[in-house]
Amino acid sequence: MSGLRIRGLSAGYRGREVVRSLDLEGIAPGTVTALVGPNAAGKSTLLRAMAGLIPASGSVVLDGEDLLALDLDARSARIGFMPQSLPHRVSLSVFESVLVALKASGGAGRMDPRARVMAALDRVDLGDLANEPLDRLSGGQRQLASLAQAIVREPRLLLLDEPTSALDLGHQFAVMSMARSLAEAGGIVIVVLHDLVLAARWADRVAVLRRGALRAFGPADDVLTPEVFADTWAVRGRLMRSPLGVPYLDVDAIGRDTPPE
Ligand SMILES: Nc1ncnc2c1ncn2[C@@H]1O[C@H](COP(=O)(O)OP(=O)(O)OP(=O)(O)O)[C@@H](O)[C@H]1O
Repeated sequence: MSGLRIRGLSAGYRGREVVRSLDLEGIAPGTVTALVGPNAAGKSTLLRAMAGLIPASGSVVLDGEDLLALDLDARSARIGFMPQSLPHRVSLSVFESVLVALKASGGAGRMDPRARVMAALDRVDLGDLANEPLDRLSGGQRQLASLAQAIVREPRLLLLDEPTSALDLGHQFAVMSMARSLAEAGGIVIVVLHDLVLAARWADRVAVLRRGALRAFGPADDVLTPEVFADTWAVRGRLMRSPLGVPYLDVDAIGRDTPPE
């Protein structure tokens, strides 16, 4: 019963279906799943539907409970969601913004809320900026603050929408390794990434979304095949590994032909 199972999920905007009857099963606790796919494939829409931010039909079953049937409070107690775009002109300090996220959806639990906020900020390397106004941070720092808001309640299911897009190399590494350690503590992490090397390096499984449907799901080396590069991203490419197993991409042309063996 534990784990995540999505069946027949459809979601979209004003009558336009973007995610189409999507099935994604067998996401186990303790794992990181990278959600990848071209622009406008529906990755953010899928996360928003799971987080309850847009209407959706179908089922999203977490540990035997259908999240779509829960009210927003109950759902947000189980899910941490880090959106792709961050709100501007928020007149809160970094600390206050994470405290608000902690207190929204049912309070802070038994531990001192201020200690929990500081622990989340330290985890994303923002402890020194706790009192800084949010709108004075750099883009990458704001992304880290948004991540702290998503993890502060230690949710069972963490949904991260392009969490590394504005981050330098060191912080990319730190965020992905934090995603791994949150999963290793028993949670489930689903992370939208455009960087397929990061996906192959850090995720247990890669889910490829194409035109609102699941194109492939499995370990990166099984999923990121020349055929998938060709029909999903319209490039000739393949996932390679160095002798030490470090992944890299070999992309050499635009076009739907698969590369010669
Ligand atoms: N708020 C919205 N209202 C109407 N249509 C939207 C909205 N958000 C997204 N869409 C449309 O839904 C489709 C999927 O968008 P979505 O943001 O889910 O794709 P994505 O895979 O996350 O893309 P990207 O990699 O570019 O971020 C696009 O055609 C987009 O125009």
